[in-house]
Amino acid sequence: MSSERGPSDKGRPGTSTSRSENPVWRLYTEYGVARRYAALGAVATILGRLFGLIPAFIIGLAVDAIFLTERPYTLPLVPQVLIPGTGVGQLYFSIAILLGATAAGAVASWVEDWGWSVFAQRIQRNLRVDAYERLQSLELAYFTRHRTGDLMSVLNNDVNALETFLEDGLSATLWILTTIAGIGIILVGLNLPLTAVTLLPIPLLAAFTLIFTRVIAPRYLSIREEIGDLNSRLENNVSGIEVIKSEGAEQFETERVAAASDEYLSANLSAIKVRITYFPGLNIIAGAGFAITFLVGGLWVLDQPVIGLTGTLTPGEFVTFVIYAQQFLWPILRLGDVVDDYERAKAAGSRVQGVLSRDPAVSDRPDASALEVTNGAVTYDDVRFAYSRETVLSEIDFAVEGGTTVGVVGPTGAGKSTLLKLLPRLYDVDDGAVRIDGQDVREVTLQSLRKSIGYVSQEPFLFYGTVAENIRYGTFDATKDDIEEAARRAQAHEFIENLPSEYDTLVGERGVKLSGGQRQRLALARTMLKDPAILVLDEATSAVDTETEAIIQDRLAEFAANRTTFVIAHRLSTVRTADRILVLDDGRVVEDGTHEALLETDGLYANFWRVQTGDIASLPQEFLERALRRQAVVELADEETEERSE
Ligand SMILES: Nc1ncnc2c1ncn2[C@@H]1O[C@H](COP(=O)(O)OP(=O)(O)OP(=O)(O)O)[C@@H](O)[C@H]1O
Repeated sequence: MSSERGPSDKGRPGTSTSRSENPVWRLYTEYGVARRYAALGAVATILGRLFGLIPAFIIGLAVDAIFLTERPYTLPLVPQVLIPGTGVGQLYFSIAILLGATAAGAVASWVEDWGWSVFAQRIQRNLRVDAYERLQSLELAYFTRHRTGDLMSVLNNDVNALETFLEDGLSATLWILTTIAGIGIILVGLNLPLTAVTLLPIPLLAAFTLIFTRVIAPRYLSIREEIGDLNSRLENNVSGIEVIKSEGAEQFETERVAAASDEYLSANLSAIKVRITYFPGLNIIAGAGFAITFLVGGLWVLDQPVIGLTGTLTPGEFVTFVIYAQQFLWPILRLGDVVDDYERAKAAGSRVQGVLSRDPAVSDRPDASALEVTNGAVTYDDVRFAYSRETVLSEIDFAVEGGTTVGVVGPTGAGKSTLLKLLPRLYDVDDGAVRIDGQDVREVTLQSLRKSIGYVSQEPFLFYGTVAENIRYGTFDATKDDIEEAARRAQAHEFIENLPSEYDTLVGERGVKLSGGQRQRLALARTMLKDPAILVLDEATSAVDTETEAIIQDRLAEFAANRTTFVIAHRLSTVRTADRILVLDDGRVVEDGTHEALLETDGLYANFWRVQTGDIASLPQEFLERALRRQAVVELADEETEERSE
């Protein structure tokens, strides 16, 4: 877990992957499920290219055989009886072959596009689902370290960039290779010495391309990262629009979005500068190479061969050669595009691979068995925990009998929520162990553990959907009656009945149409429906008014009667009747007992009680001073966390 926590990765997903492995190739080999479509596309690409080679050959032959009568009209693999004997007949015959080759090329092109597109689209679909699945299996700490927008950018932009390369890049690569091999063989067959001249610029082109990839690779990676940053900023602002408006921070935020857009712009411009230099450079080298071939061949046809060249070169052969030579250089130029697309895909692939190759820090052990809850006894055995460097919990050592209701109180930042997040393994302890009925939570399956624990947080999240769907979330087979019953127990039925479509009312993204107290009651209903053996209520009723809380308390007492229940609360009236109250201070349990016993102890709890009953005058001075000091420490810790996530 410790390696997960370093602030060095700047909270960017995927940056931890080794850059040396080829992420595009790895993804291709791991996602070859649609390979038969790729094979279809590949065959069509090769055939299409071969059909495309026919016209130049026929044109050269026609020039020599029909117009200049320099050589006979013969075609490889075609019996001579099929070839007309007259010049005009041979002309029609040539045109028929040209049209046939064009039609066959068009069919091949259709099949090629279909094959490669289906292949790439399927990979894209599978890759996105897998990346999402892996992402959601990662521990909570990963999500607090990475910004939502950045993760969205991996799942969307980066996966799409890979799809683009797989759709166009792979077919183009094959097209290029087929063209180079096909034309290369023909050129050698036509005229070996002139082929050698045509090949002269190749090493130069290769060297130039190599330099290009070296220079552009880091630039493309930085573009992907800047997209992530920009997405994070936009996502953050749309989510926080209420605060932006209420603080009148529109101008400030516009400037921040402009700054993030500037970063993205300059990353793009930096890559564009390299790219736009590369393509003309390639053109110049290829163009110069072609000019040399044309010059050497032309002189040869004019019977002035360059030193070392012997034999004759007919005009028709020269025409065929020149057309092929030019076709030979096109794919090399197109190689530039492919290399460019590939470099982008590699940058995107390393980020997607970064997510896919990350092992969840909190996961099932190979020998994990299902949790068996008999009593619901919970034990914390000398537990220590830290989110990063600072220890948040230490020497936590207590045992709770099954069926007990335990209040957890303490000043803000004392570690109350953290303490109970260790129970369903939202985080794992650094030392010690948390046990349920004697079973270490790390040794049971996460599925069974989390099924047994109902966790209601202070700020429950509602999914976009109906009220009923939100209550049913996690207990997907619940009936309408079950849902209603749970809502009644959570004191939510009455307000739901007053909603426009009752249980079918859509609650907006994050349930914005509902008040905080209403959302809390829906979350309570969700947990009651789940009917877990152990219940954790983390300030679960803090947003409801005291009158409603009293009614919920009453229902909760009934619900909690036979199950182990932890109740975190600042409002001490919420935990007053608990069987036992743990008082946390600075990550340690400092007091432990019933409400009455703790009042008698006259310690921290008793002082909290004085504050809440308005008996402030009798508070010791030392308590007030400590509260001030604690507040400063919490604020400092919050600032540090913010700085780290920046
Ligand atoms: N995800 C996190 N990453 C890093 N630090 C965290 C994280 N969550 C909490 N902390 C820090 O851990 C400490 C304990 O936080 P915790 O939320 O457990 O306290 P709490 O007692 O529940 O506070 P409150 O009563 O204000 O809810 C605080 O210093 C807090 O800043």
